[in-house]
Amino acid sequence: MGPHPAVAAIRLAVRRVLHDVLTEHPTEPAAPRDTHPLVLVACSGGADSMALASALAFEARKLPVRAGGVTVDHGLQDGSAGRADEVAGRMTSLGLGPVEAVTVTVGREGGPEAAARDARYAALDAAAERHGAAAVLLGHTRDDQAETVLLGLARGSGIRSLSGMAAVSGARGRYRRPFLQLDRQTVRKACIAQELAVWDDPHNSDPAYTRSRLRHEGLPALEKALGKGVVEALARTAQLSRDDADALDTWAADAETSVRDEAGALECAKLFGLPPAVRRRVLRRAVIAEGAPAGSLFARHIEELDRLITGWRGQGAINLPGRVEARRQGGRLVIRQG
Ligand SMILES: Nc1ncnc2c1ncn2[C@@H]1O[C@H](COP(=O)(O)OP(=O)(O)OP(=O)(O)O)[C@@H](O)[C@H]1O
Repeated sequence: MGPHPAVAAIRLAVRRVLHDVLTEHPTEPAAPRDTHPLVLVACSGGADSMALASALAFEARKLPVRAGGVTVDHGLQDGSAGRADEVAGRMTSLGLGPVEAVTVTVGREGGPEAAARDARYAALDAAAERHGAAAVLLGHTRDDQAETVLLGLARGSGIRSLSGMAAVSGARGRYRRPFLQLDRQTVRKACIAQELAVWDDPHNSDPAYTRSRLRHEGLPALEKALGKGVVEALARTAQLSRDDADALDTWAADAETSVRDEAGALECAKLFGLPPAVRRRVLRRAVIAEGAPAGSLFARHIEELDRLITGWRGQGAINLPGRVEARRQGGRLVIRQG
C-alpha cells in the first residue's frame, strides 16, 4: 500500500523543489556526500513546517542532497528555548542534519509580528550562509497566500503586495516554498497520517493578532458567503498580480533611463507622460538608487513625491527615508542624499 494521499502530495511538492535545486547545483550521486548541496528546512515545530521537515527527510534519502534544519527561538514566550531544543530534537529524529536551534533578539520596529519576522529571516539568512546551504524551505501554504492577499486588499495595497509570497525568493533565490500550491488541510492531514508531533503556536489562535482573526473568523466568513473556492481564487489573484507587477517593473526599469537627463535628474514632463503605475515605480527606483531602504519606503512617500512633480506642491523639497532628499528644480526632479 502506498502512502496516504496527503503524504504523497507533500512529498511530491518537496521532490519538485529538490529537483530544481539539483538542476541548479548538478551533483553526481557517486560524488562525496559533503559535496552534495545542502537544503535546510526552517521549522517552527508547527504542523506545516513539521510536515515539510518530514517530507524533506524522506525525499533527500533518495537524492544526492544533504538535508538539515533550523529552528528560531524568538525568546518571546516562556519556555521558548526548551521548545526550540525539542523541535531541533524532532528534526534530528527524522534523520535531518545538521540541525540548529538559533536564538534571536526581537526588536521593536514595525510592530511585534513584523519585528519577529525580520529577526527570523535575518537568523535564517545567517544560518544559510554559515552552512553554505543551497536552499532554505519554508512551510507557507496556499491558505497563507490567501490570507496575505486579503490583508493586502484590506490595506489598499498595490499589486506587488497583492502578489503575496513568491515560490522562490531571497538572496540568490535561497527561500523555497514547496507547499504554496497545497491547501493547509492537506498538509495537516499529512501530519496526522504520519503521527507527527506538532506544536500549536498560541499566537496562531490569539485574536489579538490580525492574521489570526483573519484565519479563524475572516476567511471562514468569506467561504461561508462565497463558497469554498475563495482560498484558491485569492491564490490565483496573487499569481496574476505577480505577473502584472513583474511586467510593470520591467517597464519602469526601461522608462527610468529615458526620463533621466545627462546630469541624472528626472525630467518632469517625461515623467508626467508615463502611466501613473509606471511613474510611481520609476520614482521608487530612483529613491532606492540613492540609498533609501526599500522596506522603509511606503506608498505615502511615493504619493508625496508624485505630487511634487505633478505640480500640487509646485517648487520645494521633501525628505525621504535613508536621508534622501527630492527637490523640484524647474522642470527637473533632483533626488539625492540630503
Ligand atoms: N520559529 C521559527 N523557526 C524556523 N522557521 C520558522 C519559524 N516560524 C516560522 N518559520 C517558517 O516560516 C513558515 C511560515 O510561518 P508562519 O508562522 O507564518 O506560518 P504557520 O502556518 O504558522 O507555519 P507552521 O505551521 O510551520 O508554524 C513556517 O512554515 C516555517 O517554515
